[in-house]
Amino acid sequence: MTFTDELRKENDDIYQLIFNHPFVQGIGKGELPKQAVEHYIKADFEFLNAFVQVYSIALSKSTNREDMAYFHEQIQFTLYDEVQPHLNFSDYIGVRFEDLQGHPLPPSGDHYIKHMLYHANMGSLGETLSALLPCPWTYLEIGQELIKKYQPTKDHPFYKWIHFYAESGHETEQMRKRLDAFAANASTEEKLRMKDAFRKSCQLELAFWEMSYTCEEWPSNKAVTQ
Ligand SMILES: Cc1ncc(C[n+]2csc(CCO)c2C)c(N)n1
Repeated sequence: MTFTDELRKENDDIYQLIFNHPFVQGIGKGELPKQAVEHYIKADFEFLNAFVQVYSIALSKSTNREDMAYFHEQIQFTLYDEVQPHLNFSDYIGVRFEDLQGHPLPPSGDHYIKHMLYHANMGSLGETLSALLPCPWTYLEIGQELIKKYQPTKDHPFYKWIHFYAESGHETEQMRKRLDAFAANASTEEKLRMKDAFRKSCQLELAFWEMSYTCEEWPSNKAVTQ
């Protein structure tokens, strides 16, 4: 069993909680509260900006051209290709994508990006990839699970979103290959840090869906004073 096979197995409990989350199931059913979708897009736009910054830190730590080219390619994917699923969601709620940008991240999203930035700044490249891997991997499996369960046709409101991620296997494969190579040379202590970073990212993926579904906000006295 490879290191990333082990990670997947040890975190299956969280993967199942993600697949069964009402937001994720709502994507499959083609029915979601518009406010929740709006909350998600606003947060995810900012989340992807942070993701690009983390990739840039990883790129700056790369010591060979193959890794540099890989991180460069992933930055392009995140900046340009991942706009497609966001446009699918913004069409659904009838709001221009440009109007959903520049909003501060709610607590769970903020926690998630700071977790990734922590590992990128304080840890090895292997540790950084461990914190990043649940992003493409959980989304790939969400897409695949939703196709299996709902078999969406072209008239499904989230057909593009589901197919985009179900067909993003290349991103996960590439990242797994790199992480397995780093793990092969890592000490026991480093591997424990990698496992901790991976599990927390799985948990924060789940928290991100919950944050969107409940329209989570920072605590304030706004509701009392209005
Ligand atoms: C909260 C959240 N988690 C994961 C993704 C999916 N995702 C983020 S970056 C990336 C590309 C990896 O190279 C993928 C597939 C998302 N959009 N939002």
